[in-house]
Amino acid sequence: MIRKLFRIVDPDDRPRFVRWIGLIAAFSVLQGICVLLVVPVLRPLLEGDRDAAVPWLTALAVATVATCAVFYAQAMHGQQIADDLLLGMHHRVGDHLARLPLSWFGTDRTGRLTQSMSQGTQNIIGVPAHLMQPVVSGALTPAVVAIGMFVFDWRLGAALLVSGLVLLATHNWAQTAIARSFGAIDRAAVESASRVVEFAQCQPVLRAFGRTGADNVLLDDALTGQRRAYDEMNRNAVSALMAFSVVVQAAFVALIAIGVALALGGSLDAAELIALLVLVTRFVGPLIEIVDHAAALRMASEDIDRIDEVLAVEPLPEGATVHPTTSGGVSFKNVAFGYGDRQVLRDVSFEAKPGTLTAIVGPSGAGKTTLLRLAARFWDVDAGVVQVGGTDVRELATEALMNQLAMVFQDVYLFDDTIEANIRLGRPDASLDEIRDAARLARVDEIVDRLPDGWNTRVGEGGVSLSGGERQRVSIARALVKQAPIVLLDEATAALDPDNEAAVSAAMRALAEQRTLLVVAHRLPTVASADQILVLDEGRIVQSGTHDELIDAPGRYQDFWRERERAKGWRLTV
Ligand SMILES: Nc1ncnc2c1ncn2[C@@H]1O[C@H](COP(=O)(O)OP(=O)(O)OP(=O)(O)O)[C@@H](O)[C@H]1O
Repeated sequence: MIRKLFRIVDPDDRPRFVRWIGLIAAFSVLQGICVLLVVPVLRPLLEGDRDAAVPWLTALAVATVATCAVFYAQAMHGQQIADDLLLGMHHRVGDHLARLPLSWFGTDRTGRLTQSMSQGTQNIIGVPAHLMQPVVSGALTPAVVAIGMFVFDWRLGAALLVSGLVLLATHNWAQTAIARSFGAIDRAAVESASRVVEFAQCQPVLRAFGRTGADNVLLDDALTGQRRAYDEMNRNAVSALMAFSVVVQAAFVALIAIGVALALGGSLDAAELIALLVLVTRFVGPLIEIVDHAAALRMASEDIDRIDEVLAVEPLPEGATVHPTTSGGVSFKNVAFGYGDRQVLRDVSFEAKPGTLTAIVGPSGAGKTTLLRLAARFWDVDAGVVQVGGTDVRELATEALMNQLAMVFQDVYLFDDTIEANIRLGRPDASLDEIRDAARLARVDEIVDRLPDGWNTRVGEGGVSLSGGERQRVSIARALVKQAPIVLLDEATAALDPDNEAAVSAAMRALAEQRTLLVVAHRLPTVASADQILVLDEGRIVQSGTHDELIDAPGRYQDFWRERERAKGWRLTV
């Protein structure tokens, strides 16, 4: 456990960690010495020789003061380590998550992560804060007492040593019995956390279909499973701990019996017998404390393993190129990509020249959104090359790549903050004028005029107080304010009302000025105005060209266009 904890402590904090362990060891030894000093103190006192007891009493007083001082120092160190550890773990895991491929995230992982970063981190910081000391002292202090006892009476020393070993063996057995349930508890806790996250995220869907909390079978099953796992552990724990308590009491009685037998036989004097009684009580107490804390220690140890697992996931390798060769172009060369074994893109090649609009169309599931994600290096391709600004995205440093790109995705997420703050996310150092300009171009100012507190209105978690079209306009304003040369845009599939439709068109026109746009297009005006249309089907580009070139040729594009026109009841002349 000490080794595991040492590994996750910030390297700068390690000298303090080593000092802290040293202080705990010193405290445990001093505590054992205080207990042992009772023998030489009592012996002269019981014989009526007060003067002979004075040096030993002084030694006991000094040892007691030193014990208290060391205890205080180790407690302060432990608390400081716990505080830094909490902050450090959140930072390290947060930084690491930001570099992981998105394929790593899923409901199961999100639930596990939620569990690890909330309850898990609390369990871990409990170790330096209050668990480590009683556990280390629980083993070390009795060992010091047993060894020290050899100095006074080897028979009692041997008896203490044997009892200590028997108790330790029983303790290990009890822990193994309890630990058997830990795997089940862990799995059940992760399942529950995942289901709670899913339940919260899917509220709109659940409510739309009238499935409120009372009849959520998956969540109910997960919670019931968790309760069963805890019941099972409690059953195991009660039997194991009872067995251990019986052995502790038996050892206690046996030690007293040995002492009394030796005293009755005349080979142990009264002082030693009384001292033995004190020692046995002080010997057994810390051992019982170990058991009290060992289960919590074990849980913390498994929580550290889980955080280690997250930190061990390989992040996408970071590129070294800080400046792309050129600015504003995107090209795919023979790109193949799949999610796991499932091939999604095959032999995709195209070039989007700087300042042009490329519309990507095709049936649902053709791989359109995936193509945009690869341009932003959410994943690395399986074969071929994706270039942004003339440089392979794998060679670009993340910051350099992100400086080239702005993204407007369908599932626009707005933070529960003001519209201004949400737009500012595009470029934190943007001036107020720049934000207002971007808002005007994306026609977000019209939304703001309607809101009760204008620019100061908070938009609710995820932007719930805005419509889909409005959220996309805020997101376009974000992209405008970022002033990146390339914009990746996944148009909302939901039909927009005429007002929003006109506003989004205006926002797109503003965006298209002097920028390279790669758009997964659903709206016919976007497709018709594109410099290049890529028709994607089952992961391949089956047609490409302008609207005029493609519309008269029989094929996927013509079908797509006619279908859309029929669906919208539109007739568009371009
Ligand atoms: N994170 C993911 N993990 C596994 N499979 C995925 C993931 N994202 C998408 N897919 C699968 O990859 C295929 C292509 O998905 P993609 O979202 O790129 O298609 P699309 O053409 O944009 O579809 P739509 O128009 O419906 O949004 C689909 O079959 C989809 O189920």
